[in-house]
Amino acid sequence: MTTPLVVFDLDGTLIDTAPDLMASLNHVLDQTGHPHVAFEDMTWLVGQGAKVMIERAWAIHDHPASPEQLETAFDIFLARYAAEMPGRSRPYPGLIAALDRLSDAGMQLAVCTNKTEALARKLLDAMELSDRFAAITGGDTFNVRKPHGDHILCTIDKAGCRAANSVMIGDSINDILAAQNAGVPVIAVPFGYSDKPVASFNPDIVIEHFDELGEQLVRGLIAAREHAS
Ligand SMILES: O=C(O)COP(=O)(O)O
Ligand SMILES: [Mg+2]
Repeated sequence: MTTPLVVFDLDGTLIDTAPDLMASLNHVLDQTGHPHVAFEDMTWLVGQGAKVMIERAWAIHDHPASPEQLETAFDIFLARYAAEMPGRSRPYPGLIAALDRLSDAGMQLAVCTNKTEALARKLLDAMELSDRFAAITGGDTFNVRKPHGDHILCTIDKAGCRAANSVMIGDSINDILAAQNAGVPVIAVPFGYSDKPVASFNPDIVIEHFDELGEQLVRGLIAAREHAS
């Protein structure tokens, strides 16, 4: 049997990045003459990458931006966010033990994020996690990104695995839709950044804590999908 693969989303799933994202976003808002956002807003600002996050933050106060203004703001964001990394960002409780369990069970791991690939790699390097993943892909790695199913399918391919043996895990509607579009089972976590309860997006299962993530759960989801098809 081909090696099972678990594909992780990054922001709000592997790592709690919202405080740092918000600090860099508010720096951009200062520089561009816009009011700050509050921490509660991050649940719907994060998920589609930094550019969309900036656009959404501007839209709160009805300030549409030109593509040029957005590019400038994005550059300010990237410089600040990268310079401060890893800041206060931390892996979620139980993550490292869960990654160990899955690897010890012979499973492969990958990251599929809408963050830029360079930022994702820098953050995972700073957390000393990069070496655990057979593939790390960002919102700019391919010409599609989540919720497009091909972002996940291309990540699986890059990791040298097969979709029929893969499971996605994420915190937002983009992850769940992308997995559904890719035909891959999806585990949702409720501790990330979603403005609606993740269960309302119909994931295959919701886990409250990484203690629940292990070989049995992953193999069970893959077997159930195989049985259904
Ligand atoms: O940073 C974002 O907006 C999205 O990142 P994620 O896909 O890792 O959640
Ligand atoms: Mg996320």
